[in-house]
Amino acid sequence: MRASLLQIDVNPYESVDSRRDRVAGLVRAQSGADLVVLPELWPTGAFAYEAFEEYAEPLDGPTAAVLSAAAADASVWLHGGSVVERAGDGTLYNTSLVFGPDGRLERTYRKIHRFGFDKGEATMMGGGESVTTVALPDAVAGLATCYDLRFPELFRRLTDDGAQLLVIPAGWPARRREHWTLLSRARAVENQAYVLACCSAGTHGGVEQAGHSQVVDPWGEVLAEAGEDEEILTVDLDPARVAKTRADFPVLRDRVL
Ligand SMILES: O=C(O)CCC(=O)C(=O)O
Repeated sequence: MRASLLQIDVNPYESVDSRRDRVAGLVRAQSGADLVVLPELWPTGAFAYEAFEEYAEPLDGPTAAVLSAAAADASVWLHGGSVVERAGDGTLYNTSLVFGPDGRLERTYRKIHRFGFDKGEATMMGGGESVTTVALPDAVAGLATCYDLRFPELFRRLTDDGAQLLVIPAGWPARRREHWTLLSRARAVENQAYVLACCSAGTHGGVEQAGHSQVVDPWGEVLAEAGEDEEILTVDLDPARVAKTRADFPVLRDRVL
């Protein structure tokens, strides 16, 4: 199973419209992959709070349309990172969109843990309530977004629900880069699962992004790690390694609580 993580530059000198077109082109170029992953809130940037109202969209909005067409053209599963969703009652959510290779929207996930440190997300957005997995042809993927990474109990729930891949789009700040890479590895080791952690690059809303997207295997080995600029990571995964790791070193079996 081949996965491509697109560490997108979210600098504000590029308009949302042109970034959508550019990202769609990058997705189309990944036709050899089985799964393509984008970062959190890549159309605006995760810290561009002032743009959230303007670019909030329904689940069949402009970003979804562009991503659906790109997934179908490339014939890939596409985890489209996340968008600012405007729900029917007007509430905003940080919502991930997963498309199948025919372009159908197969799954959505509303970020459960809202980032409250600088008040932006936690005051502007509602929090999701559903722990969400999606069955891909070769593996079950568990969905989480950015700040969720700090909450191991979510990942244990995803593991209990059968997740073999933990897919984490993010817009993580560079000033806490060590937490991003460390916690990504920790979630892989403690759940004996692949972690696909896809951050954005660049600076927006005054927040430099961590970059350093990475793919970690179920033993905690980093299979690929990006630098700080826009970059594409392409990695071959073997989902059977999840069961093998869990059988060879059965930590999950020995849980007490
Ligand atoms: O937890 C962190 O340090 C960063 C989280 C974050 O930036 C987010 O969830 O948007």
